[in-house]
This record gives sequence, C-alpha cells and structure tokens, in this order.
Amino acid sequence: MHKVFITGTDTGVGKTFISSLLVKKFNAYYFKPIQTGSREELDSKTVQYLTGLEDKYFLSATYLFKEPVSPHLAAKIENREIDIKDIYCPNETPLIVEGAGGVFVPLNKKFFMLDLMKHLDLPILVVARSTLGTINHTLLTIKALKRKNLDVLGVILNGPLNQENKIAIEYYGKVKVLAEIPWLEVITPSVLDSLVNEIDIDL
Ligand SMILES: Nc1ncnc2c1ncn2[C@@H]1O[C@H](COP(=O)(O)OP(=O)(O)OP(=O)(O)O)[C@@H](O)[C@H]1O
Ligand SMILES: C[C@H](N)[C@H](N)CCCCCC(=O)O
Ligand SMILES: [Mg+2]
Repeated sequence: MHKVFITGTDTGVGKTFISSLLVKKFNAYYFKPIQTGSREELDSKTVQYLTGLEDKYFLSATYLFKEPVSPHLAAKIENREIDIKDIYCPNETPLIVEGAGGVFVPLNKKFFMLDLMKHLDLPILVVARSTLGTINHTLLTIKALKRKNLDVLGVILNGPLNQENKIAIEYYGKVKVLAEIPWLEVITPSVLDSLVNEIDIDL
C-alpha cells in the first residue's frame, strides 16, 4: 500500500473509522485535505486517538472550515473559496487521504470531491454502509468514479454483515468488496487494535 484516497457513499458511513484501521495496519500517514466542522473534533484527531501514532503521521489540512456543512457552503460562510489546485498530494508514504462526504459533494461553484480525486489521481477505496440502500448508493458511486477513469481498488462494507449486499455490489458494480467490518458496541484504541489483526486486507 503506497497511497490511497478513501471516499464514501455518504457522510458518516465510516471513512474516518476505516482510515484509522488502515493507518494503524500499515503505519501510514493521514491527510484530510478539506475538513469542515472544525469546531467539533477533527477527523485527524480521531484517527490519532484511535491509532496512538505520533504527531508526524498527521498532515495538516489544506482547508479547514468551522461549520459542519458541505465544503462549498462552509467556505462561502467564511467568504473563502476552495481552489483544487492548492491541494498537493503529500510525498509521505504509506498515505491515507480522506475525502469529505461522498463523490458529488460540491467544493465550489464548479467542482466536486470527484474533481479533487481526479486532481490527486490516487487509487480509490469506497467505504459503504452494509445495510439496506447500500446497493444503489455504492453502484452510483462506483459509476461516477469509473466515468472519471479513476482506479477503484474496491469497496469496504461497514456495519452488520450482509452477504447478499456484498454479492450484489460485486456483481453489478464489477468491483471487489475487500473487507467487511462489523458494527461494534464501542470504538476504542484496543478494539481497533484487535480488528487490525483480524482484518485481512492488502492494498
Ligand atoms: N463499524 C462501526 N461500528 C460502530 N461505530 C461505527 C462504525 N463505523 C463508524 N462508526 C461510528 O459512526 C460515526 C461516523 O463514522 P465516521 O466518522 O468514520 O464517518 P465518516 O464517513 O468519516 O464521516 P465524515 O463524512 O464526517 O468524514 C462515528 O461516530 C463512528 O465512530
Ligand atoms: C460536516 C460533515 N461531517 C462532513 N465532513 C461534510 C459532509 C458534506 C455532505 C454534503 C452532502 O452530501 O449533502
Ligand atoms: Mg470522516
């Protein structure tokens, strides 16, 4: 695993949690280029808490906005504008880059998260819910990524195991489900540690 961009089918699907798992497993650097909602906990802080890695593994966000809303709006509220060209892919490896929300989250009047992915041109991992509704969301996401000629490494299903959803996503999406992460009662550094040892994923 060298560098991977983690996107999701929605906000709150588990991108930060799965990023933590991968950062810990591969001893990787973590970069969230656009962070909204910085009054709340930053995703990088969550990853650092869960992995226990030192500060140097957590690269600073290019854009940080206070309001926990879509980046295009969070920027507008602060009279700022996101320029994709300002976002550089860090040289550090292995590297996990986390997006904000899903592929069609707007960044400004013209561009979407998908355009940032194309700009960085990293292989993509899609985090999706395992539960009802995920087939549609995941296939739409995969279709958008493939139309941009992005390299889709696969999907990680997060939540209660659902074999039929896994089968459908692999068949209709022509994509591999690389891992299925169960729903956990609590998420702590030690729970993450035990999951890291259980999960067999090679990127
Ligand atoms: N497998 C799981 N078991 C239990 N809780 C989970 C699991 N996956 C994610 N969560 C919880 O769900 C919430 C949302 O997850 P997370 O923050 O990783 O989403 P996200 O996709 O990164 O959202 P954002 O778009 O805001 O970055 C968090 O509170 C997280 O701890
Ligand atoms: C604030 C939140 N936690 C995310 N970082 C941003 C999610 C933007 C979603 C926009 C949308 O799809 O409606
Ligand atoms: Mg997140």
